[in-house]
Amino acid sequence: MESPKALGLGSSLMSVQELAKEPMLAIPQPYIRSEEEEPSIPSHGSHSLQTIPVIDMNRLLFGQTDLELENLHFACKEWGFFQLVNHGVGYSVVEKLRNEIQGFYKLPLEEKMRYKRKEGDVEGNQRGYNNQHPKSNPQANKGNALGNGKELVIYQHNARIQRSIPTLKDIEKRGNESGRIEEDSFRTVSSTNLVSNFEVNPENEEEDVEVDRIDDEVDDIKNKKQNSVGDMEIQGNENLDDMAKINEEEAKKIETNGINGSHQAGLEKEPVHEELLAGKHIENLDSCENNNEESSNSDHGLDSIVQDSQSPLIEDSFESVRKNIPIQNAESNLEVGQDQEKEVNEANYSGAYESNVSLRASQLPDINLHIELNPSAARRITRSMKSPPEAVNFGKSIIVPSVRQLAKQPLDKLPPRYVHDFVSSGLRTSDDSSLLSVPVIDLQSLVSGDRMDYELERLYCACKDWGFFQVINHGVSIELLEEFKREIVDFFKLPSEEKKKLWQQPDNHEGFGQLFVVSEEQKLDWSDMFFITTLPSSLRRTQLFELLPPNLRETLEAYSVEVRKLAMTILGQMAKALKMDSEEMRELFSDGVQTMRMNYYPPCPEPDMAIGFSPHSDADALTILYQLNDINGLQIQKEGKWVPVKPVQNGFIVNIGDIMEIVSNGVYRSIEHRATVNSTKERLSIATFYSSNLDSELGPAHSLVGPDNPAVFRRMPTEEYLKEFFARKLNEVGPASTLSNPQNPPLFQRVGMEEYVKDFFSRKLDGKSFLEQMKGAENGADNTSI
Ligand SMILES: O=C(O)CCC(=O)C(=O)O
Ligand SMILES: [Fe+2]
Repeated sequence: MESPKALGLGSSLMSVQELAKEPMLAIPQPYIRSEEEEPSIPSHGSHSLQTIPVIDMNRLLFGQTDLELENLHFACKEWGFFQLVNHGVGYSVVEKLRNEIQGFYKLPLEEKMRYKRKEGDVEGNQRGYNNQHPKSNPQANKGNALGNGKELVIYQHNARIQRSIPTLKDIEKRGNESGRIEEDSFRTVSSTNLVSNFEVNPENEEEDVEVDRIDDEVDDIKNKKQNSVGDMEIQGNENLDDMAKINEEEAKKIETNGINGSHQAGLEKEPVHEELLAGKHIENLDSCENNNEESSNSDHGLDSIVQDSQSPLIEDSFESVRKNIPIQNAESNLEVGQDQEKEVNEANYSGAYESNVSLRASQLPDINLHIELNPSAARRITRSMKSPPEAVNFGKSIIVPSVRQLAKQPLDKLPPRYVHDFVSSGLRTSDDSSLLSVPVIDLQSLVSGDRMDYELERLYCACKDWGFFQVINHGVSIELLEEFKREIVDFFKLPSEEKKKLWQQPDNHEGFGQLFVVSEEQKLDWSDMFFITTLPSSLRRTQLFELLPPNLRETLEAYSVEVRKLAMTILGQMAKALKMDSEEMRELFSDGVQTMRMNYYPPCPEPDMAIGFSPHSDADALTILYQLNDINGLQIQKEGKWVPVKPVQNGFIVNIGDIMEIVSNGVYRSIEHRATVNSTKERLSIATFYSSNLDSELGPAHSLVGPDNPAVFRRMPTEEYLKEFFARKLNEVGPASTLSNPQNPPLFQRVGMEEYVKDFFSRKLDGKSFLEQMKGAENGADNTSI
């Protein structure tokens, strides 16, 4: 094989493009990475159902702002990556740029050599990236060796990016209006850098001066204790260094089709070689903000930039965004670079949301948008997302044998531990209950179209009168559901040896087994289940996750994300129906705890004497149940009867849990339900439980109580409450007298979320007894009267 030198490239600069043209049996040594260099991020194989969240800028700005903001928050926190659609960056601009760059790479070698970096200019085997800090390479990033035509393209591209900056500022504004995001939370950092192998003119003294000036500015800003950009000063040197580090890292890692674009606020229209430089960021941020202020007549502070724009190409798509017209090209953008490898650049999201979030528009593979949070916003958000460093142990359950294994044996009679006393437990099924059926809510009609009000009213009634409904047109992909179904069916079929590894541990109830088993004498349910905490990811028991079959783990994660999204949408609609402040609802659930319980009910020799799942109400706010096969089993309490729920195809069964009954101040009902078993058929279901944030205060929504509301509920700081909580025996009902308000007794106490969940799991399942205990019973109303 010819050496790079033989290819006429010199030792300091190897054209991989040329190298790859040569026949070779092995990769040349310099390109082989040592084991230590290998990324530590585990790969889950080629098959993946997980998709990076997609944020719709159009929705964010004009449509379902709250919902999309929520998605944005989630994407930043849980993924550190997301894709942006309807972003307003014109497809034609990017397409043209892409063509130009591709053309540039196709130039004959001799012509490319004109742009070759001179030996010694760059240390090591850097391949001509321009992102180096000028301190380490003052010669870099100066000038532009491209012809005029190319300059024009870059210029347009750059201007295009500038124009999306106020749009991002607008996101911040919207977030700020709703109290979600602090002003100046986002700093958009933009620059368009060619990362091609072209050289600049080192003789150009003026350019040197410019670089030095920028360099001095950085030093200046670093030294300043007070600077003009408010929160930025808190970040100080650390931030500037970080930014430089991140950009350097990025330059090394991201090798796209020739462009590495980052995004900086207010970037002046300098062509091509804008340095990714912290000082410049700050300077330009100011100018962007000024621009926004000046254009007070503009909807989004865009006009000044629009006027500056000299490119008609820019106008089309952006106007679409401004006028809330979907961009025609947005879909076709999806095709561009879709199969480009996404490189998870840890530098970009180390401390994601704490310091730096990278938004990669994968549809536009050449553009990275970097959004930075200012430090105070980052701290606030980090605080609000603060979760314990380790998974919280919500509880334990006495370990019991597998019912599936038991059911495999030839059994004429039910083993005594599974025989329930139906008379005293009230488990007997009522005769005629099939005339009633659970309402079906069409989510699509609920969120758009002209039936929204009607559907909202139906939702309200379903939550209030039934506490249960089924949801169709929910937006969760049927393929995902099918895949998940297959994997869960296989999961319960795993050999016992494999299952043992995933069985509950004496100190924790996650895994295979049963929940709520608190004594050896207690009757058991005729079912196996697998219980797992899925969100927030900081609460996961990683050792359990790692033991899951890889395909299942991936699908589970994808499903978890989808169901969370669905839960947030439903919660938002519930808030609307309740006339509750939707922001309060969002605050309460933004970082909600999600757990899943996969239920397996084997055929039972004496189904009338057993129960698959004892009557209970769910402790969470919202349960989303996916029934895997068409066997009836779920029954709910309605008007003194057990009403069977027949699942609609591809729908979810949703029910109100105790938390939502509390939050809604008793308006929405957490209904007792149970699962019966079948003599010949197995039944499977997956319940996903969504609860409020672990560090939230649990109690009736503030926005639902007030002077005009006769049933006023008092407020209680968690800490104060917890003192009272621990000062009494668990089974005692009601808050201490000092905490009750004789005029307006609260129905429910406020309690720390973590304690609530732990307490829930520490007892035997017994209908709604736990919710009863949450009532402020001192002067409290009877739950049945709600
Ligand atoms: O399997 C079912 O239908 C009911 C499951 C259930 O109620 C639960 O997991 O909380
Ligand atoms: Fe349940």
